[in-house]
Amino acid sequence: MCEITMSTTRPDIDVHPKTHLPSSITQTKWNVIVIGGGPAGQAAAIKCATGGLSVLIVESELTGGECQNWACVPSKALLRPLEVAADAASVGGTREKLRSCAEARGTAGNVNVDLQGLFEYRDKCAVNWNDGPGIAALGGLGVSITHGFALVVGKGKVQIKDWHSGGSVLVEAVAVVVATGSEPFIPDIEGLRESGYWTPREAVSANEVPDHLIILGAGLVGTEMATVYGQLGSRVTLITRQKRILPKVVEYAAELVANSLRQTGVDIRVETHVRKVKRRNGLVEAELADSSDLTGSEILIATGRRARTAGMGLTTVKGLTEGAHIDVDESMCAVTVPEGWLYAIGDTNGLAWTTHMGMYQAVICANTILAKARGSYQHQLDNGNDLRISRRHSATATPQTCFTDPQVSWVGLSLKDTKRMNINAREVSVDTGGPGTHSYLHSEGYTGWAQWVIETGTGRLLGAVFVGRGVANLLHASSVAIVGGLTWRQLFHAVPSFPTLSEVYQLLVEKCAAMGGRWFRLVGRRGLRVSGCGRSDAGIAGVHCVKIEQLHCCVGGSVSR
Ligand SMILES: Cc1cc2nc3c(=O)[nH]c(=O)nc-3n(C[C@H](O)[C@H](O)[C@H](O)COP(=O)(O)OP(=O)(O)OC[C@H]3O[C@@H](n4cnc5c(N)ncnc54)[C@H](O)[C@@H]3O)c2cc1C
Ligand SMILES: NC(=O)c1ccc[n+]([C@@H]2O[C@H](COP(=O)([O-])OP(=O)(O)OC[C@H]3O[C@@H](n4cnc5c(N)ncnc54)[C@H](O)[C@@H]3O)[C@@H](O)[C@H]2O)c1
Repeated sequence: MCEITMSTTRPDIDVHPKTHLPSSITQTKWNVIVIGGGPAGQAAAIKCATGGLSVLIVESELTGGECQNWACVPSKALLRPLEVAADAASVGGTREKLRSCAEARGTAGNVNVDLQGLFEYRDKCAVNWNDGPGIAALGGLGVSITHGFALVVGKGKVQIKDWHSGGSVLVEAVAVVVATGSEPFIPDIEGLRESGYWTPREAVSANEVPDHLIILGAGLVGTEMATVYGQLGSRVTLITRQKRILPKVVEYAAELVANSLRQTGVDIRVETHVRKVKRRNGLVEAELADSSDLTGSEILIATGRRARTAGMGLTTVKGLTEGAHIDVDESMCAVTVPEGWLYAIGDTNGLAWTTHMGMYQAVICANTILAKARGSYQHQLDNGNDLRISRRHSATATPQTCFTDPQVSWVGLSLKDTKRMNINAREVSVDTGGPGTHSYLHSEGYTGWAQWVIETGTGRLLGAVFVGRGVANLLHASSVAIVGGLTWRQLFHAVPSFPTLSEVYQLLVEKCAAMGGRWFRLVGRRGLRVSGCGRSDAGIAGVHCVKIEQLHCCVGGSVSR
């Protein structure tokens, strides 16, 4: 059975509700069984059910999955009020008001939120860990659900174990979708298990702020939680084996986040790890690889995740391995399982590890199941014109946001990716907090940076990174441009409204124009050479000197390598 590492800090949360138990299932044969009721599982189930198929979700814990109960939703419910407070503290009027409130309360430091109010808001966003309303909504869409632990016991056969009675029920379906998500990867550290530790579950659901929180791992979980607890007044020590925090994002973006974390007092230790842990008098004593010692109130393990497939009988299916992710094809069908009846979506297939990509895969999976049920799958594949049954068209446009302060949002390819893929590309970067920008109207002292990766020759946008407060909502325009195959010249005509953070797009287009001469031999219409687009005219003097007429020439001009 899968190991449940549940919080001792929230004994009030019941992870195994006593509703919708397997014994209440009246039907044994289904069109589709979805194992896991997280965002990916639910999206697939809803699409199949609204398409006319009978669908059963088997959910081992709380419907809504990790995302709704222990990850995205509660973590963002903690981060968003902190972001609002930080914005309020950096514009006139609200800044003074916050300061006088803090003085009246007698509280010092950066903490501009009411702790109890914050935790209550987080609990409300997590629906107080009550999945009843979610189950009712699924029922309204024609999806049946049962609470139990699913084991795959043969082709189309699923055994559901009841956590409470220990009994089990066998159900069958034409298609089985594994959407069991992921669980934290816990490194083998001497004394860790005996000492006890926080996983992301405890970090996002805690009702207390530890005096000193040690965080092991500086990826997305580690940096987001360092942001939360650092801003709530904990002393935070953030430890990573790597040379820098956030190794998945470009170096300069990670540096901006690291600088900001340090400003809130976070102690970042790089190129080290914890060798030994002991709990004494309630405190955590950690010995680091460089032989230094730390004493903290809690230790959060944020060292990555792995597919949650252990203990669910996968070895009974030829081609699958327990505890490993399930490899899938472009339609989300398990590649090693013959006869195309088993699918894997979301974190379970190891492709993307985000909610939005899991839900996107879910729709592709459901479209495939529906097309097979209607007998149109082969026709759609052969025609190649129904792209909804394949993920290949988005493979190079995966977006993600790390909700630190500043936020980092990225989509598509980095320059490193393009080198690996033998694509000729260049980076274009702009400072979005400097003079000539209007980000001061968003907040005083705004710090921000943006980068595009552009294909040399065609000028097509391949990748984008935005750093700064509020950039999460800027990203999608770049995703649209990448998926649509747009060039920076075409984006010249996408005029951002004034004064908004979207003006960063204009800065990027201007910078592309300024750098154009270095990348391309620009030839105007009817073979006339376009002047004034090269670095000599604009680049050295700064991007803002590029004249609009020259930009028009660039946009209208054709390019030869
Ligand atoms: C702290 C944190 C913050 C995050 N923030 C974000 C964010 O802001 N944005 C974002 O896009 N992503 C975020 N993620 C990632 C996101 O949570 C996952 O990518 C997402 O939850 C995956 O969805 P899923 O449906 O594949 O799996 P899950 O949400 O994990 O759901 C899987 C479900 O399957 C159930 N299950 C497992 N095994 C069985 C079984 N044998 N039988 C029956 N049921 C079973 C589980 O109980 C669970 O309910 C975050 C992750 C963490 C840890
Ligand atoms: N906003 C979001 O979209 C969001 C937020 C949180 C998590 N997530 C998802 O959840 C997944 C898991 O996040 P995560 O932060 O746990 O994993 P991660 O892979 O992003 O980062 C883990 C980090 O821990 C480091 N590490 C590993 N072992 C270590 C050790 N023994 N000592 C010190 N450092 C060690 C790794 O080098 C890595 O940098 C991510 O892939 C992400 O997609 C998404």
